[in-house]
Amino acid sequence: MSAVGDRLELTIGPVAHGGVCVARHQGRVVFVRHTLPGERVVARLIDVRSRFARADVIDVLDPSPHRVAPACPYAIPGGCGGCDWQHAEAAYQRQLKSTVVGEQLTRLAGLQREVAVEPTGTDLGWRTRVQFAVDDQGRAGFHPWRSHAVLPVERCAIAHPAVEALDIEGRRWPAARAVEAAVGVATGSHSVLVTRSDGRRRLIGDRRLIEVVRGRRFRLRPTTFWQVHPAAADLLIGAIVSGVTPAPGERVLDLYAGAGLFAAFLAESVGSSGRVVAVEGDRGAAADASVNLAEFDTVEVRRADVAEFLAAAADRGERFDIVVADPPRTGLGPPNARRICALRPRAIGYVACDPAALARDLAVFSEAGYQAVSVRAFDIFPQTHHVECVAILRPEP
Ligand SMILES: C[S@@+](CC[C@H](N)C(=O)[O-])C[C@H]1O[C@@H](n2cnc3c(N)ncnc32)[C@H](O)[C@@H]1O
Repeated sequence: MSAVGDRLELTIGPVAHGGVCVARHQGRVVFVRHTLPGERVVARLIDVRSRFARADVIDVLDPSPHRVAPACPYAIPGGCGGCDWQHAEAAYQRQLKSTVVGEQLTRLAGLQREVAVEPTGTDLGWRTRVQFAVDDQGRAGFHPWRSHAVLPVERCAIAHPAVEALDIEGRRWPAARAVEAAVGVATGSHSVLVTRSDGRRRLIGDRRLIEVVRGRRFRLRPTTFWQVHPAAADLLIGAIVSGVTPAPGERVLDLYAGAGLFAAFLAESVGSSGRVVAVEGDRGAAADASVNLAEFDTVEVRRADVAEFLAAAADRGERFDIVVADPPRTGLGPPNARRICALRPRAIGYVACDPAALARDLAVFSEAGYQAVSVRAFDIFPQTHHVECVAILRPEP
């Protein structure tokens, strides 16, 4: 095989997980960025391994009918690494993600499902949290694909207008290595967290962001997790509540609860005779959840590691009617998935930001007697390869 920097003429095959498509060269797989299935391109090798290589397109010889001009001048080969699919029509991006979700479910969970990726209606200007890197001249920017370099930018096409109004890109950030901007769009609250090269942090703006979902206010620290697309919280709550159908009097476990987003709406559904236990590991997020859920005397917020909480709950022989889990990208992992089944819930709602991790966990759930009765997917990270899935599981009869 050729070496890094070499140019190859490639015929592009199917999409793969991670914002790339698959091609073959001299019998080896090449993952190619900035292309689309069916295209013929010239690509430059940027990484050569023993079993595969990576390449970025430098010339499109035969374009896909779904190719469009990117909205952002930095979403080009060698440019910003943030957006993977700006060169594709938005509806086609969702088809690509749908293919990836279906392929992961088949390969890793043995499930044959067609999962349409549902749109949010806002494909640009959506990101309410943006993490900028800072270069040695104090300019804010982003990392190119698979690089630690910093590409300074003047604007970001997927950042929410309220983030752009903070003008992070127009200012200089001397002695900083990262700048994180966050906005609460319904209230105008905003914060800018500057991390200096020596690791110290400085907060500019509001100490608490205020988010509003379905008329309910959530207060959170700038460091607490929150869904980054303004439409995401409402869509995910709808998918979870309609999927697990919480009823008055039921006991619900909300794992990886963050600032208490799902717990609040689950608590509303189970009413004054029900109970919700919200488990969150981050100290600040757990404190935010306690404030956000204070009106419910049926909710208990536990600051704990999920694995430790589940092990202790299994030892105590605890039961929950419903378990909701929204883990980080790595997913639940087999021990946590098995322990959730040991609680013998009648329904599990699993929110996943990586379809591969979801599929691996669904295989474990299946072995333990829980099957996915539905899998939905939402395009809450448009222009990127990321996609959010919600799986609803029930025990085998
Ligand atoms: C994807 S976020 C979900 C938050 C919340 N469900 C929401 O939608 O706003 C995952 C959350 O899990 C927490 N977390 C990560 N690992 C954890 C662990 N091992 N135990 C408990 N919480 C954890 C993080 O702090 C984060 O708040």
